[in-house]
Amino acid sequence: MSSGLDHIRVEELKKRGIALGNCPHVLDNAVADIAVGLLIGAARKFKAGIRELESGQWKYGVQWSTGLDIAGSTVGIIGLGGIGQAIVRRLKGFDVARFLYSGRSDKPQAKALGAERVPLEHLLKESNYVVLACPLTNETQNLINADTLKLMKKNSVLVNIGRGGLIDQNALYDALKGNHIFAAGLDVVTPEPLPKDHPLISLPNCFILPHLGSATIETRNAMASIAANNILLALEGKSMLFPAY
Ligand SMILES: O=C(O)C(=O)CO
Repeated sequence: MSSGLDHIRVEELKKRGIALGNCPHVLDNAVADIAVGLLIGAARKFKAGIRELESGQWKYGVQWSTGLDIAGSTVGIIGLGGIGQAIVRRLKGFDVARFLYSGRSDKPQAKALGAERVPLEHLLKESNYVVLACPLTNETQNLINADTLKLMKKNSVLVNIGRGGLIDQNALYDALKGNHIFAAGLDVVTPEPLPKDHPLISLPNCFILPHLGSATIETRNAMASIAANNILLALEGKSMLFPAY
């Protein structure tokens, strides 16, 4: 019951003739909702605010509460697949000025969405919000590292709904701690579950959720239905709804 395949040794299954199916696309909307939630939560300091509230420190008019606008911003999506596209559709309602994307190929849907394909470096330099919505592969492992974080704007926000392994978390910690970037919103981390004394959890500008991307009743039911059908079809010797290879 997952869309991502990074936790499975696909080549080994292929070699052994073991069928593999996954559940893509039905989770695009639910994951995109979480991406927007993280983007707002990180930009508007939800975590620092909740800490102030819970510790009885709530004061009016203090500078710590000042966040960032979304209207007028440039949003860069790394990976304009089904989830990336659903994120752009949602953020259009927030008056974003410009959408950029980077990825392996041109997406025919990009034109209608008003998203421009640019090289990764360009996207990182130009974006106020950088959203990771790509799978974890050998190519994308640690895509966000000390060097690529340096390219990001000082007041930028990084959101990750892909996989924890897309980010070098030590480098992210340094960038957040040194306020080189403004904040991060992460639904995925390494490892999962993240131990409660992990340094990223201590940072007020690192807003983390425990991998809630696909966790809605409707989406999980739809994923279960696809998984069950995949199994039944495979047992009958037919092609699965979503064969993974
Ligand atoms: O299905 C997956 O791959 C997910 O990460 C769901 O959140």
